[in-house]
Amino acid sequence: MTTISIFGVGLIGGSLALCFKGKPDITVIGHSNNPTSVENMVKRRIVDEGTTSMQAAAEAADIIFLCVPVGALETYLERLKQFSLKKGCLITDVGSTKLSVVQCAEKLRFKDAYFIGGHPMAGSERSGMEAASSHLFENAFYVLTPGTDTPVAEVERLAKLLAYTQAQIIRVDAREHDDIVGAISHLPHMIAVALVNQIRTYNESNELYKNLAAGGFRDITRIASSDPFIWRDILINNRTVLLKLLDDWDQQISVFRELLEKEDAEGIEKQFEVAGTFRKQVPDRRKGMLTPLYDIYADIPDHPGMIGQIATLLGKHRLNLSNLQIIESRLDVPGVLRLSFRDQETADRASALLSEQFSIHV
Ligand SMILES: NC(=O)c1ccc[n+]([C@@H]2O[C@H](COP(=O)([O-])OP(=O)(O)OC[C@H]3O[C@@H](n4cnc5c(N)ncnc54)[C@H](O)[C@@H]3O)[C@@H](O)[C@H]2O)c1
Ligand SMILES: O=C(O)C(=O)C[C@]1(C(=O)O)C=C[C@@H](O)C=C1
Repeated sequence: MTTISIFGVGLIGGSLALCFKGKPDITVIGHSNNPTSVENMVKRRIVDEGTTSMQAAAEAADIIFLCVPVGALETYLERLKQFSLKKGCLITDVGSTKLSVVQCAEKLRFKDAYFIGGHPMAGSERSGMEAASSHLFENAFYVLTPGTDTPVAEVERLAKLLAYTQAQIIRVDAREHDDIVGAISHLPHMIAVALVNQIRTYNESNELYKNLAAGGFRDITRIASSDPFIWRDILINNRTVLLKLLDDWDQQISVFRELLEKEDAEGIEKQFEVAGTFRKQVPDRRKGMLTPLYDIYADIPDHPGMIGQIATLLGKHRLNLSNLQIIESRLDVPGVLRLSFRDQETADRASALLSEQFSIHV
């Protein structure tokens, strides 16, 4: 029997618990200092057992997941060091930054226990155990940052357990992780928040800003709704990297400023072209799909019954639709429909059929 103890049963801790719970020979224990949270995690069947005793959860565990905010990770490691952990206990975390926690674990020198840094590259702007889902990590990368002296067998033991998340495990150096994740996750969160706050101040004198905000604004700002406490810790922890990234950001924005000042139409086109080409190469790792999907985008007139007609037509031609999403739909403006198929051939046939039958631009 493997006992997994999870400290911090929120969005990420709760999602991991749901991935492991009910699997053969696994018991999941959830810890919180708050008795009501312990009651809730058991009542919601996120964990098998819950406790407010950090020592009880730690000493019962074969594997420990620290799923608390980045700013609390070092304190949790220091407390674990004071307990009599099981021999061979594996400790890992899910923090969005890796260097500081890895260095802290190295300094603590656990006896008969191993620490391997971890970071699932999946999440949400929501937080708390209510937002947890067993599908959260499907298809995502799950970064592990073992130290040079971590036994390979321990990394494999953790990777084997993480197979239940259906994520793809990747090993990355902790410093490199913080550089890269700073750029692709932490910087975008700061930009989203700054942008929303800029518009918020305009909106104070004219509510039309908020009311006219549509797909573009929503797409780039979803993550501005992320948890303030979680993000305060991440940004402060990775501040050295982020300050350098902000210098580069200033430079990118000043390129636009210059293009506008010079009315350089070609230069602006070029910016969109190169960005679009790179953006297309970024893999779409939507959760809940185990094989890649092939998408087509259709401009559809926004009138009742159109989606039904499209689905019926595809069905009649035995073109199996795997997913369907309305990207934007407003009165008098064409909606964009994303249709996803299991293979390129089906996507191409659907595309040809829709253009032919409905004169839809695909
Ligand atoms: N949210 C994401 O998208 C995401 C993705 C990957 C990794 N992470 C990382 O996962 C960890 C948990 O984030 P989350 O999104 O699950 O947050 P969350 O707020 O949903 O969960 C955090 C949990 O930690 C508990 N906690 C324990 N000690 C705490 C303390 N000292 N201060 C505050 N809360 C404490 C909270 O009660 C809560 O249950 C963070 O380290 C975060 O960087 C988050
Ligand atoms: O999808 C989101 O809402 C996220 O914020 C997920 C996201 C990200 O920036 O991609 C956020 C923090 C994590 O540490 C990893 C993933």
